Amino acid sequence: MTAPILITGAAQRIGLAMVQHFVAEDIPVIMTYRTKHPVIDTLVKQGVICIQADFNQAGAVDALIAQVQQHTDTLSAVIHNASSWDCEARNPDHNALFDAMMHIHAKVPYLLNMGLAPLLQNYHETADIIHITDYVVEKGSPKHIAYAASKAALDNLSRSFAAKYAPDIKVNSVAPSLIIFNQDDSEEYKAKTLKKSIMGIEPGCREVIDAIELLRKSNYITGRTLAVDGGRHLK
Ligand SMILES: NC(=O)C1=CN([C@@H]2O[C@H](COP(=O)(O)OP(=O)(O)OC[C@H]3O[C@@H](n4cnc5c(N)ncnc54)[C@H](OP(=O)(O)O)[C@@H]3O)[C@@H](O)[C@H]2O)C=CC1
Ligand SMILES: Nc1nc2c(c(=O)[nH]1)N=C([C@H](O)[C@@H](O)CO)CN2
Repeated sequence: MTAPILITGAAQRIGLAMVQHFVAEDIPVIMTYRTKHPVIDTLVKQGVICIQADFNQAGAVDALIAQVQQHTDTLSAVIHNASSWDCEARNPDHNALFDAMMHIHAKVPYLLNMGLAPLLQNYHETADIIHITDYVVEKGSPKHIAYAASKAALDNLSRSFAAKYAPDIKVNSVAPSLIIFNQDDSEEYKAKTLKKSIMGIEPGCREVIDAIELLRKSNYITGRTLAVDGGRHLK
């Protein structure tokens, strides 16, 4: 049996697009979801292993590792996609915000990488860990300070784990800027955001999927970041 790919936070948007891509490629998928979106029932019928995991709950990481081990003795990739794009304006308790951002974006990937490494090392080829970070890792963000810092921590994990797990596992980041808007984004926000890159488009999920596939197909790239940001750094 082909080794599955584990994707966290994949019940909507980019993570769901990743799942649907791998299903279309007949690659087995194990995905985690926090909220049981209606699409979960469809994914189960398609043979996707859907595991409920709210990483804010104590013991959730250990429970996920145990459940993954029940389903498979090997993984070809782990994609850390689960994320909370939260900001200081919405969270006056900055202490709690900082802890929450670091937890979901850095501590959870760190613990999963440590716990799932044996399954990845059991893969018959070089396995992959892919961290979905953010363009703001290189620039910072005055409106999402804790979020950006936590994604920078996740970015740093790529280099540490790449050195720790080579040559059995490649570890890389994909750093997007705008990929897809949120449903409640205003036209004013959309217009302002599109101007931030020199490509000036809302590219869609395929851009992230293509970056992931480039990394999966490589036998050599590790400890690096693929920027998927429309030339935002040139503005
Ligand atoms: N969308 C974009 O344009 C950009 C996205 N990115 C990054 O790409 C990745 C995917 O982005 P996008 O699809 O917009 O992500 P979303 O904002 O849609 O979040 C993805 C999922 O993460 C889950 N999640 C959040 N917190 C937790 C938690 N504590 N435990 C378990 N699951 C949790 C959410 O679950 P629930 O459904 O229950 O809320 C959600 O389904 C993210 O890492 C994001 O930071 C980076 C730059 C731009
Ligand atoms: N978890 C999320 N992270 C991010 C999102 C999102 O919707 N969910 N969106 C962005 C923005 O698109 C930003 O890149 C451009 O304004 C960043 N991170």
